[in-house]
Amino acid sequence: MKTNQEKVELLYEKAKEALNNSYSPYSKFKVGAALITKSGKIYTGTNVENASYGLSMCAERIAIFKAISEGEKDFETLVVIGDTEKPISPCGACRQVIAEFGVDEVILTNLKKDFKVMSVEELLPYGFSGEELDDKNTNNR
Ligand SMILES: O=c1ccn([C@H]2C[C@H](O)[C@@H](CO)O2)c(=O)[nH]1
Ligand SMILES: [Zn+2]
Repeated sequence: MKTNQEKVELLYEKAKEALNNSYSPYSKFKVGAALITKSGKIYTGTNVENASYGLSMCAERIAIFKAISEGEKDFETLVVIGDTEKPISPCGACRQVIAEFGVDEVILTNLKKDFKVMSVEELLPYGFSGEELDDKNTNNR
């Protein structure tokens, strides 16, 4: 059984490996993410850009979409790393996607190993959720 610190260190290394795979020739801004499920599986993501800039996809959403595609939906910890002065700050779109599935903690970091641990509620206060939709449609999820 891993200690919490060992788990975070492993996720940090996986997220950094993903950052090194970043396809970001336009922004030159590399991001990596590593998501661990409650069952202990790890899914990584990096940002993938496109010549048509708006088609680019963030590291966080790729990690989450990979996990969902593999049938996982119970998430424990998401680590996000950027080559940033302070721990990276996920974009609004990623915050919304993170909130959709939930995760116990989001750990934001950088190559210098500054850490900021946040809850989904702290990342996206008063966010929009599917509960609002349930009022209009009883069988939409
Ligand atoms: O948390 C973040 C912030 C930005 N990006 C990507 C999107 C784009 O490729 C580049 C610059 O915005 O960084 C991420 O992947 N995650
Ligand atoms: Zn994003």
